Amino acid sequence: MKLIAKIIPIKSVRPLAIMNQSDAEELGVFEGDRVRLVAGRKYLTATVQIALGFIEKGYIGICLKSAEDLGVEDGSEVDVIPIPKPASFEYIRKKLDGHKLTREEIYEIVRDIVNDALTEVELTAFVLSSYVHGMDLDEVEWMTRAMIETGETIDFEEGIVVDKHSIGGVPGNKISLIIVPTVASAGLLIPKTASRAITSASGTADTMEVLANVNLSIEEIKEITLRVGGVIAWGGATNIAPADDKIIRVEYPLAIDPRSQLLASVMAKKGAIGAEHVVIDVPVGEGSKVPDVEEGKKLANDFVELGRRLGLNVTCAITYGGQPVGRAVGPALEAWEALKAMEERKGAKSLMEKALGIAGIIFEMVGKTTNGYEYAKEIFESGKTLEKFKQIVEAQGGDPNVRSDDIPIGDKTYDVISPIDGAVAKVYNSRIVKVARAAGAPKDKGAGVLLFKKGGFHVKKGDVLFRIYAEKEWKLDKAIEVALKEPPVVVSGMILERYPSYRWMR
Ligand SMILES: O=P(O)(O)OC[C@H]1O[C@H](OP(=O)(O)O)[C@H](O)[C@@H]1O
Ligand SMILES: Nc1ccnc(=O)[nH]1
Repeated sequence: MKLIAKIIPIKSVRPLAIMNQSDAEELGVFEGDRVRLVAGRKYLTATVQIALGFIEKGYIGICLKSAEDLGVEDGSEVDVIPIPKPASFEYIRKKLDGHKLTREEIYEIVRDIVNDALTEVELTAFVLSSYVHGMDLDEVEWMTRAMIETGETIDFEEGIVVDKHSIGGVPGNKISLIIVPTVASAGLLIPKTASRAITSASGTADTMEVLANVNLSIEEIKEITLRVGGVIAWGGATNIAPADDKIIRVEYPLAIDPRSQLLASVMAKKGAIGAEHVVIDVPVGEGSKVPDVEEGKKLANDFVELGRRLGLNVTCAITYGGQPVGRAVGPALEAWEALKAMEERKGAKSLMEKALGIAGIIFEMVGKTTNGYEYAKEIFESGKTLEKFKQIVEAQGGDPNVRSDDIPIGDKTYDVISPIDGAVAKVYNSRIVKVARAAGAPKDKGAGVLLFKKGGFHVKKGDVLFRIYAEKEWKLDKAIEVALKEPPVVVSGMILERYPSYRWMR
């Protein structure tokens, strides 16, 4: 059916075909069905939406991006052809029923993800099917290879290429901002790609974006890495493993990260940039992605085995993830904490120990030293980490002279204080994230939470436990409501509870 294009100024991740009810009926398609839009030799797959009123019979509404992709303008003719569900739909159903997929089936699914041939519902079903049924290591390997092969890759002809990645799940994990320059200043190449927040209040890409541009092309990643030693780029802006960001987009609103997708997501990015030695940070503990060290070892084993199959030398650092790393949670606050530590050459113990410990593992893997932690600490304390970080920020289009105290933080704040004398019995990861997200993170860069007291700290009645930052008053109010309903930091005295709770009367 030939229809006249009407360009609609809306943003949609997936192409839409907005049709008049009677045209849709004539074509035999319903809301959510697929159609192929053809203009000359160009075509794309779009999802049908039925317009009530504003698209007249004979017209078809398409988004600006689709118009560009098809090379059409307002008033151009577009051929609309109904198409059946792709074969990968059946494979998703197979996984939903709990069966193992074949290599070809997984490749087909990944190709369709990359080509936007799956609807939002189908892609979500795929993510949920792996969440519920999991995948074995063969399937994960095929998934990873398919993700690498459907995108672009980098080949560094010279130098030792290393990388680090965290599986995420622990708030305040700004360690990459310290690890990358520390490693790069020792002469290694570290072209780090990061994702944005998946389950947290700030992913490394969100944090780095406070200080520099993270939307780098694959050519820029290569050029900057060869010139200054490292980058911190957002994987989603490149064509590196393009299926990854499309999958993350459906994981984010659900705040889930199925283990098989996590393995493939991380390892596809590492494989595509040609890393030889990789450290994977696996935070474990209550409220993180992995509950305990035992489970952490199982996941670590999968990472190492997957690395072996793909030709990457992988070491996992199973790290303490029971409470936030450092004190700051949220993009600008985390960038501030990392930069401040580099400026002062010291920082929160958890942050320093973790960042330098992981940099140290990389140094030991490549045979630079047998005491990696000390080697990393020397670099950090000599000021070379900061110097290199500034070079990286400048190379990524940021201001190399930015000082931590210049970073804009949300000016709407609220202090949560301790109601009693006692000690911090618990800091809940998930509750901290909920508060920071309610305050606007990661979208509002200046929103987040700054902890003043962490687990085990002694506190006096009236001490500030944490401060909430927001850019907008209404988001601050929402965050306060969340924080009061489910307190992220719990202080207790020596008597935890009284049971039975009645009191004896004389
Ligand atoms: O905590 P959540 O949001 O689930 O995980 C996502 C974060 O974990 C990884 O960390 P890194 O890039 O290795 O520092 C990702 O790239 C991203 O920054
Ligand atoms: N699923 C993921 C977890 C952490 N980092 C990623 O890049 N992807």
